[in-house]
Amino acid sequence: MPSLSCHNLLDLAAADEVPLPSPTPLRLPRVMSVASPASPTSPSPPAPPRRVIVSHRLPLRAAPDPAAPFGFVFTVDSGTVAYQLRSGLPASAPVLHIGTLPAAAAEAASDELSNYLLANFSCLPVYLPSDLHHRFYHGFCKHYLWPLLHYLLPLTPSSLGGLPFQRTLYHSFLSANRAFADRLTEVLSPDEDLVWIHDYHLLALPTFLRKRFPRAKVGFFLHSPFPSSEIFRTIPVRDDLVRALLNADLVGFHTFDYARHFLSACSRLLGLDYQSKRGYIGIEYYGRTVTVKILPVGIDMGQLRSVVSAPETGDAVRRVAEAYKGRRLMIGVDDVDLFKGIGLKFLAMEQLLVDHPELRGRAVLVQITNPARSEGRDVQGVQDEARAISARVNARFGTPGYTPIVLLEGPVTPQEKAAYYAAAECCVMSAVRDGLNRIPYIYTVLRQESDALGDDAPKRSVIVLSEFVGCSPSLSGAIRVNPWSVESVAEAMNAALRMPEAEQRLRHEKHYKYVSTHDVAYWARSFDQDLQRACKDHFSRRHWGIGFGMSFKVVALGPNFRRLSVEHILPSYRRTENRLILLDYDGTVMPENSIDKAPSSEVISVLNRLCEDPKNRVFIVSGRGKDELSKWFAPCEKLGIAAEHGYFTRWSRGVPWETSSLAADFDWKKTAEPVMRLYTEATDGSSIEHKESALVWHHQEADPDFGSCQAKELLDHLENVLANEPVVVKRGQHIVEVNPQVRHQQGRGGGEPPVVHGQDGEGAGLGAVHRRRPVGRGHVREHRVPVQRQREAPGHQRGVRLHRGQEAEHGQVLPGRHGGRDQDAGGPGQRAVAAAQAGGAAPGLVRGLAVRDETTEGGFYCTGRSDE
Ligand SMILES: O=P(O)(O)OC[C@H]1O[C@H](O[C@H]2O[C@H](CO)[C@@H](O)[C@H](O)[C@H]2O)[C@H](O)[C@@H](O)[C@@H]1O
Repeated sequence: MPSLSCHNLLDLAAADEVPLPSPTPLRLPRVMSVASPASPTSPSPPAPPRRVIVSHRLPLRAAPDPAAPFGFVFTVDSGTVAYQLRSGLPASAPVLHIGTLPAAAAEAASDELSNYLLANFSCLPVYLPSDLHHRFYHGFCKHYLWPLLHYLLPLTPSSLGGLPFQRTLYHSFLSANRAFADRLTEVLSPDEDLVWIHDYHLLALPTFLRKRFPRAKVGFFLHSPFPSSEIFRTIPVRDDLVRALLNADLVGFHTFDYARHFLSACSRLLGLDYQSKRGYIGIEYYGRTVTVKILPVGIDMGQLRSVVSAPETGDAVRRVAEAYKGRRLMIGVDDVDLFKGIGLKFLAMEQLLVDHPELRGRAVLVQITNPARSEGRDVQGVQDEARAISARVNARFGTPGYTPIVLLEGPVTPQEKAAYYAAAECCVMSAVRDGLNRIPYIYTVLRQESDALGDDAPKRSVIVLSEFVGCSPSLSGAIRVNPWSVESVAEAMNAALRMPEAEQRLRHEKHYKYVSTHDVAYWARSFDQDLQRACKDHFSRRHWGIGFGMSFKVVALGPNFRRLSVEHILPSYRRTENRLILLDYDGTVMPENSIDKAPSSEVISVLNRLCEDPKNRVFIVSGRGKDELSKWFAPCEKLGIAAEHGYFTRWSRGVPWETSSLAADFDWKKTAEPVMRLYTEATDGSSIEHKESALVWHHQEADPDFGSCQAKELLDHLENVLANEPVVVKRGQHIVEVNPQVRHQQGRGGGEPPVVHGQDGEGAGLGAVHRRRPVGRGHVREHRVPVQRQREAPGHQRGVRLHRGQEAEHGQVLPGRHGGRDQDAGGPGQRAVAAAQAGGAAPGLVRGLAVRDETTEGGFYCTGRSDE
């Protein structure tokens, strides 16, 4: 299905929906600072930036009460991560929550209620019309996106749990996300506030936000799994969603697996690569670096301790312990949804009793189910199945006074729940997929901190844990199981119950140490700090928005970047008497993704027109070979060509090619070529390009991950075998290239060097010294321009090195093709203008059209497209 990315879905979403009520814009201070007593002598330090926490639901509870001001008594829901994370934020930082009202109070929407919740709870509600909210949450979120993130593909239109993708529901999802952005827009101070968006419901929000506030500081944490890119890429709007995450500055995941799936999706869908630097993973995206963070959410230790220390909890623990005296108690606590594997857990309990008759009459599994968060056949199906299996097992193995599976479906108070945790010697969590699941963490803390049983002995606990949940990597002392294997789970339960106490203690200590030090405050603090770090360059960069609808993105460029306007370049061009125009070929005069690589008749005609002007000296500068280029440009008599990055130059069609005399020895090819051949044979889709001056290994058509892996290996390999050869081995985008090493010519006659040097001081023109080092991402295009001839030419034109896709250090260039496949901004017709300053300074790397402007001190202006 063709991508809709070229349509303005942001507007489309608006058009498709019932118009949202337009609440009176709130007259809120954009920055809410904490009042501090003024001191005449020392000005008080500025309040830390406000934290804006955005989640689907506000961290509130609403109890109906006709006597209460809005028909409800509102209280803080301290069980929500959105609320708990506040403990990790700086105490003096103002916090604002943005989200929808609790479902029960949805109808109470009003501006007065907004003001009330804001004043009393720092909560600003987003009001969604109920039908929109229903389609957004119960439709797209809970029955399409959430199951899919948990690996459930909607294989048939009627499959249980997952609906097939429906564009109308997607538009509802976008409308809801846009409504969140509208609310944020009313109150956000984009240069100060730190925005932290939570979970998959708001996946599209970073795009809406970035579009309105290009410099906003935006963090996103995905609480759900990020599935394998093989699953993710089944989403018809997959690119929109990945791009939306990339519009955040920091994207957080619970586990490395989720992060690596996301990185893989970025690579496979958008061709983006990532870098790991000083412990941080960064994805370069149109000049911005999007940081990827991996840290699972922890629990709220303070809150759990207050539950444990409540007298009612102590009483409840004793009651439960008494009720199950002489039994081997195991506990499970789960939401009712398709992924918690409750039915499989009950089957494992049955198997345990089949395999170990000695546990009959003794082993008990207490299963508490939280109230369902969603609705539909799937939820009903899970409930029905849990009841049916437990009833069957109880009928088979139960005896008077003994129920093997105790299913507690009703509301269970936190104290009662705590009592079961504290009394159980094993916790069984066998979800088939879950973002994190904090139940084993809670269990560990309650086993440690409850003293109600008066047991002075060291604490112990055992966890039987699915390997498919996010908390699994952090609980290394758990008995990890495959929940799909009923026998294995049964055996793990048996092992847990038979485990020597000393071992139970050791496992418990290990877990408690981790859980108590990596609590929710630790997680929030860490995310908050990383978000600030990820945004620290926002003010030293300039931002341009490009792309339509959900493919909107921001291009960030260095502070010196000047976008060349036609108004600016035209007068300069007209004033100039002697112009050197250097045009990169692929990606500049030629669309990168074009199948036919030959120049169009339009390009030929534009070039001829440029060449006709006696004030112009025009060159095509390319890494391609001279034969191909001279054939293509045969109709351009006066056009100069620098082929193979300047190894060959020709000033016009009628004159012979000049060859760089600096590298005559190509014996190294005999060593390099067999090595490259080895990698070509082992890497399907790769190939070798033989140039007269160079050898290039291409892996654009290979599997992106494998190709990139092989390229790293090949680079190493070639560097080793060619260590004593006069060559430079480089890695570029989808290539590994070996070029002859060239040296600066001595005795150019002093004075200002005629060559404009490139990034890192690497020489750029003929005679430049090329360093032996990989250049990193981006195309390695080192075009050696005919500097010597230029010096002899009237007007002492200067050459510039043209590069694609990299930003200049001193000059400026619009990053064009970050990662290759994301072509929206990269096509020649869409690339913005790049400008470079020359004048002997190091302008860095530029591409496109360079026009010497003699009225500017030795300056060049460059543009990425010939029509600008
Ligand atoms: O049902 P929703 O409102 O759509 O919420 C989805 C789930 O959100 C919460 O769990 C998620 O975050 C937890 C903390 O990071 C994590 O432990 C869990 O694995 C995530 O799924 C909520 O606790 C779940 O009940 C919701 O299903």
